Amino acid sequence: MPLSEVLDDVLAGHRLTEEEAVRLLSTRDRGVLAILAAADELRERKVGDTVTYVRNQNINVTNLCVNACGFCGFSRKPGDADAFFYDEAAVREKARAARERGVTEVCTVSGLHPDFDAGSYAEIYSWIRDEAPGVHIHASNPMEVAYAAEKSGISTGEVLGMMRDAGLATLCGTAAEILVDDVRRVICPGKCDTATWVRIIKEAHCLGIRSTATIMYGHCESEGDRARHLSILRDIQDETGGFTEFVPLSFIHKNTPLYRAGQARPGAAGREDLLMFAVARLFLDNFDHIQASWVKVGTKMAQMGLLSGADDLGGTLFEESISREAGARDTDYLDPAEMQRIAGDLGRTLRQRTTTYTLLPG
Ligand SMILES: C[S@@+](CC[C@H](N)C(=O)[O-])C[C@H]1O[C@@H](n2cnc3c(N)ncnc32)[C@H](O)[C@@H]1O
Ligand SMILES: Nc1c(NC[C@H](O)[C@H](O)[C@H](O)CO)[nH]c(=O)[nH]c1=O
Ligand SMILES: N[C@@H](Cc1ccc(O)cc1)C(=O)O
Ligand code: SF4
Repeated sequence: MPLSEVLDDVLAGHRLTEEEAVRLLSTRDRGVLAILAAADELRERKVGDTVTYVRNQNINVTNLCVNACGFCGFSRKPGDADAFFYDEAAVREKARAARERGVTEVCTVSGLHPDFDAGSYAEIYSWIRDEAPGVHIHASNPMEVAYAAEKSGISTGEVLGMMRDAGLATLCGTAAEILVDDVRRVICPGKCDTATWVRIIKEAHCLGIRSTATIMYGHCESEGDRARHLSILRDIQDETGGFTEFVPLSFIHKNTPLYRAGQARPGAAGREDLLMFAVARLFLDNFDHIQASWVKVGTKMAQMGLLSGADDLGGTLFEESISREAGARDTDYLDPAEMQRIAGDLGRTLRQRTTTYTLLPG
């Protein structure tokens, strides 16, 4: 079938198959531009011309980690000179700073600290809730939940309940990476497998804890792996409706063991970044929001993402460090005035949102 027919079909409401997604993701000629245009049209029909962002701050409590994922430039081992761990006073101080900055969301994920258990995560959330009451705590992910459950000898459902009681409002959809076990064995052999990730995300959604959905791409996965991953996310969303948005995380390669060992490509090409936004918009027909994360692709590509199916720029990200440690530049904080320039240049309107996409006045 010619590409134009596939795109006409999808615009007419036909659900793309996984094979069709592979074909779209593999396009290299000017067909790419037709795919981006179709995704842009669908974005306009579905969510209009508003571009959103969230005012948020990260509190990454420690980079000490029992794992050593090949794609990660952030984690450290005990004794490393630049290992860090924020104690209660430091976490409280950062939460106060977040409040003073007027954020609506604190995002906290960390290394899997050797001494953490379920209670450690609950304590951290309660400190943040104390110091920044009313600020939405967007934290952890299925890997941290699995780790906490294992360390405390309790079920992942119980961990989620404890986290929620301590202040967790939504779960991060990270640790998804690529939801194909053959790829996970190469890039993150110590992480939970695909089935466990899916089980914990569904558990969270069933408890009323919504989450983001992510993919980390541009290392050693194939187009088929990316399409499989999108298909798993679409199936979960059909079942639970619990995903708030899809956030493609383009692999930052420079300071990572995987790249240095020659086992990963030097990140995605620009074509692949834009096709990821576009194919996500076309394939994930049950998601409203697709995020162009400026910290992963840079502000110029993020703007092009907004012309390729994306409708959200992500967070202001005070105190970003995970991408910086992997080798990205200018990762700490993007001023909404700059986001306004990016959106305004496309004739679109920038609006501040909450974590769950309620638009705020102004
Ligand atoms: C650094 S981890 C922290 C939480 C927890 N330790 C874990 O691994 O789930 C958070 C997420 O950041 C993303 N990430 C880490 N390193 C990255 C890199 N070099 N490029 C792009 N994304 C990365 C991955 O998707 C990862 O799941
Ligand atoms: N915290 C990081 C994020 N978060 C994604 C958004 O900023 C936001 O938390 C989400 O949309 C929920 O509202 N993305 C990154 O690329 N890097 C981070 O450190
Ligand atoms: N805030 C992200 C989590 C995240 C954390 C660190 C990153 O480098 C990227 C993403 C989410 O909503 O799921
Ligand atoms: S990605 Fe998470 S689990 Fe893996 S090494 Fe980095 S901090 Fe640890």
